[in-house]
Amino acid sequence: MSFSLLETQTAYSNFLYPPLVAGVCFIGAYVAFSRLWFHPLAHFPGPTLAALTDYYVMYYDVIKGGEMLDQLNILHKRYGPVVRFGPNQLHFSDPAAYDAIYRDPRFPKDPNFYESFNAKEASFGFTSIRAAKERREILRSFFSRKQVLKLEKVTQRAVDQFLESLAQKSEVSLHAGFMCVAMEVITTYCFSQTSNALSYPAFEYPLTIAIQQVNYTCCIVRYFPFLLHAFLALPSWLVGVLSPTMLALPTFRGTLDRQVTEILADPSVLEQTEHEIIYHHLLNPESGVVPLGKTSLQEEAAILVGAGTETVGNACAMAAFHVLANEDIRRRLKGELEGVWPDSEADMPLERLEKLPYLTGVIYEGLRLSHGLVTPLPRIAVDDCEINGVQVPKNTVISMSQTIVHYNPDVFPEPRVFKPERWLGKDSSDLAGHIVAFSKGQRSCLGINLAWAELYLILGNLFRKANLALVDGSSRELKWKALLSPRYDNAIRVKVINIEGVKHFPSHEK
Ligand code: HEM
Repeated sequence: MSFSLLETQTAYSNFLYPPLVAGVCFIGAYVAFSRLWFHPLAHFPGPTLAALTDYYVMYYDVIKGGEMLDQLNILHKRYGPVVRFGPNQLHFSDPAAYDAIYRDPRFPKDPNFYESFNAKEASFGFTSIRAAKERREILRSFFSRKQVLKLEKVTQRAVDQFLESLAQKSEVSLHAGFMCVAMEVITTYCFSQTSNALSYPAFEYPLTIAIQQVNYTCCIVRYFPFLLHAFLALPSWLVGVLSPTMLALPTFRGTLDRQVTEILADPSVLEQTEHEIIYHHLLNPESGVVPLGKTSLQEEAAILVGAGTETVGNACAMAAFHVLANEDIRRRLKGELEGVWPDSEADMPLERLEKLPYLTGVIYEGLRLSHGLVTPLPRIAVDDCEINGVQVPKNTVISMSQTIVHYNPDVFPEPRVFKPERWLGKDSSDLAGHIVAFSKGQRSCLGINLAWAELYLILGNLFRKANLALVDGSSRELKWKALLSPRYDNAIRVKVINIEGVKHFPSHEK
């Protein structure tokens, strides 16, 4: 009986397989042929493999772990300023193309890329131009300069806690510390809730570590989207077993969810918060916008925390590393700060810090060399259009990494060198127009005012009050891999020599 069943199956397979294999080969050959010869991008230069499959980029992003940017630089050298680096993707390298892509309000974000962040209903993740605009309208005033100045004390308190925490350590990763202070700012500013990140002894706060890992996970999910759904479907206990670090994500989401649920059940709790929080805006019926659903509120909360932590942490890390690695820069910065605040216990208001030219130069260089996000952020050319003199067909995915602008030697001579002095000349405001760390146009950074305030308050206070020394002072460069944002190879370990003018808070170190 089973023998005859086997025989039948074999006969069936013999009958079915050859046409199936032939069919698959035919479709494969047809797709390859049309991508190479009949595709609207067929005449653009680039490697044949990239024209055939998106797995070309996947190889450099995922398998090589963040090397696509290096590869793009090689491709531009070989093929010129416009390269076809995927079947339907063009990358540009002329700095003038940056504005043409990102300032053009017609080009939406590419869903294939942005859906990997699981934030379809949040400011960062919207691929609909209208939805993104509406959300920005709701949140604009909460992240305005006026509001940032109004809540300056909230940011300053997190900075004071950071210094107090640093004072209790002898040697630590400064990068981890910056991530924690950025995390504390964003959770207190947006939700009026402490993250407790600064109370971890070595600044090893699980959520900031998980956020850095997500950076790589999103790279993988982009090519294998089913993994995202599989991960989201896992119960928390299983996430904890598979990856204890990643458990921080559902745990944190749980905390945000509880706040959202509590507010939705009883909006009057909003009257009890210490200051205005995002839900005063997102749930405000007077804004005339349809009230947001729970998913949208949760996604927005998670995105703000993600967007506001690593970027700020990286820019501070880049600036601090170079200040500590270069005695002339350190002495000049300290001199400027001590000249204005001879008393280390005096308050250092934001509006005064912003007037310091050398500190401003240090921050600009930190932003320039940390780049904000480094992966090319894809937009869709919804119509046939011209980008920097190049005719681009409808539905092409267009992008340009921010690093290309920041490393342009015509704008920034010796582009890889950290030089605050380049910001002291008369042309510094023109130069500032070439900083694209926050991107440009209507999808540029929503938190830019808060980010600038953090950079001034964190770096100003740190270099006025802290006496630190790099543990590995010999290294002159911070190396990184290009994921969504840069992932640094070294952690910027510092010896804490002393900290002046520290304010003391009730201790709750973990
Ligand atoms: C140095 C700090 C920061 C840098 C360099 C930075 C950089 C960027 C960049 C490059 C984008 C564009 C992303 C894209 O096109 O997909 C962006 C978007 C965004 N950023 Fe920031 N960011 C910083 C801090 C913050 C902070 C503190 C917040 C928190 C409020 C924030 C919230 C956002 C949001 C919500 C978006 C999405 C805007 C949209 O798509 O309409 N960012 N940021």
